[in-house]
Amino acid sequence: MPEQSSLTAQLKPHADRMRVAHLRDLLSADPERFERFSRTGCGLLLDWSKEKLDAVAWESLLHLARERGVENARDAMLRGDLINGTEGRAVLHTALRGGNWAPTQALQEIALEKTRFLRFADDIRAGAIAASDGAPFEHVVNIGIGGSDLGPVMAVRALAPFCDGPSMHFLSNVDGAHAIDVLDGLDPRRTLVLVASKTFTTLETLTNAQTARAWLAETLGEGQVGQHLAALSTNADATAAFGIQSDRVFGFWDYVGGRYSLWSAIGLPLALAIGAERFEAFLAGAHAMDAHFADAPLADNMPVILALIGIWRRNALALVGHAVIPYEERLARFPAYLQQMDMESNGKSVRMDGSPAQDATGMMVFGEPGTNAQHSFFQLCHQGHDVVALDVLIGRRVVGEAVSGRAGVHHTHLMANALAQTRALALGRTLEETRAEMAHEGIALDEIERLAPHRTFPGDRPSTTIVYDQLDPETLGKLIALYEHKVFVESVLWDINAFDQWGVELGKQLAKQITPALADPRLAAAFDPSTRGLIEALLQKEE
Ligand SMILES: O=P(O)(O)OC[C@H]1O[C@H](O)[C@H](O)[C@@H](O)[C@@H]1O
Repeated sequence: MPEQSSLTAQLKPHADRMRVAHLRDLLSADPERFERFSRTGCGLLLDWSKEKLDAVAWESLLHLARERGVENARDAMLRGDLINGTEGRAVLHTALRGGNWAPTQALQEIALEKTRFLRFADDIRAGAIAASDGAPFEHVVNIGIGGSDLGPVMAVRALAPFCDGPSMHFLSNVDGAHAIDVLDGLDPRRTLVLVASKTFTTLETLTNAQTARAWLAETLGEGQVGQHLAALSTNADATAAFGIQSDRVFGFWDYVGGRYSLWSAIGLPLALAIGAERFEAFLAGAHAMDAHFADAPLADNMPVILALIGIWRRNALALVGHAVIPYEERLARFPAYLQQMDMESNGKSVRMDGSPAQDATGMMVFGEPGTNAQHSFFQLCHQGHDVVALDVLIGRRVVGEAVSGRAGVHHTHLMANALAQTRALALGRTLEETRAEMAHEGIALDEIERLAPHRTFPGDRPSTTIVYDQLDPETLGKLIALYEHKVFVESVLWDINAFDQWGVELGKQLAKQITPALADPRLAAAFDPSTRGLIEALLQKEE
């Protein structure tokens, strides 16, 4: 069978047509554009009317999704086929939040383990499981990195108004300064340490776990340490070898990828912070999005729509930058969480069969909350050489906003700014408009001529806006699941495996080789001159 042409080639006629169309004109030519390019579902509104495409281009994207088997791939994932081919694994994070698509055995083991870790969470919160002196725990330190850190960090921050349990702390970096900064000032007698690692082999986590264990033992004595430790892992042998009692080990399975594991026992920090009931609401939110993803026709299917926008940006417009801007301070760590979810999933260049990918894949995801981002990197978004595509997230309400009776004041500014930015990015301001505005301000003609080019905005810069009601556990679950499935659908269209991460291995291997050379610099002779030079520089005694 002849090979299918690339997405880029198939989209080219539409890309060529759109290249000469300015977003300003697309918006002014079609009063129905918002209705045409927005959908509501699952309590969310998705508006892509400021993406640089037209109805014909959109139809061709939907056609690609149908033709390239997105629906079959989705069903295969949900029912637990071994779609992670390079690791021979199923991909069943959706089963962690319910649903009857998955194999019964998986659903049963998930239910049992969920009962265990949620009971543990509520017992800690209630003081029924107490510290070694019998008093309740006041602090929890979660030690983990990557998927065993980013999700809990993000979610605990996002749901701050719902956090009424022990205070949560997160230790991830192998940099000893992180351990010092997190542990200093905490009382070991009041602190529970969770060691979170899917593999339980991760250097950073094991190093920090040993440090925290020693820190506990110093005050409590060896005999009491066990009561202050618990582990979240798929590797029961390694947690036992580390000395954590089996009733304090909460497991999950190889069909849950690290960056998709917040819904499993890896979510224990969140459950400790918000309690089992709200954690269930968080799972239910994600499940609602799973059900939408499973059932909604492609043209109304929000994760599919978001993925097609991603394909359009990357393969038709050849964009590389993808900024995620939550106009919600509590989603401050959401961009970092998405960074791992998206870039570790789709940062691949070979197809499932090992042949080179036909299309450019993956985008550089970054972001900060608005309005802060407006005062840092938005300059480049508005006038920089390269176009960055934006996802803007905003709620209709802020949970608990009422500082000194000024409810609504802040939020009105927040909403106005979100709308102003995407409008400015799309429409821009022409040289003529700039000149006219400056003249209106009474600026002298020669000044206008000198400054107008600097004050002109090209516009034509795409964005998608996601509106939700308020950031509660259910909504957070929906937003995360929306992006999870978006990333998956893109991977299907690119024919890459979103669920492995071989690209992180080489650096780990080399770190193991370099570690001895930092103790004995003679071993550095084996390395390239640059690495050798840097080893010498790092080991130099202070002048
Ligand atoms: O949970 P762990 O096994 O400790 O893994 C932690 C992280 O490290 C790895 O290098 C992977 O890149 C991540 O996908 C993973 O989430």
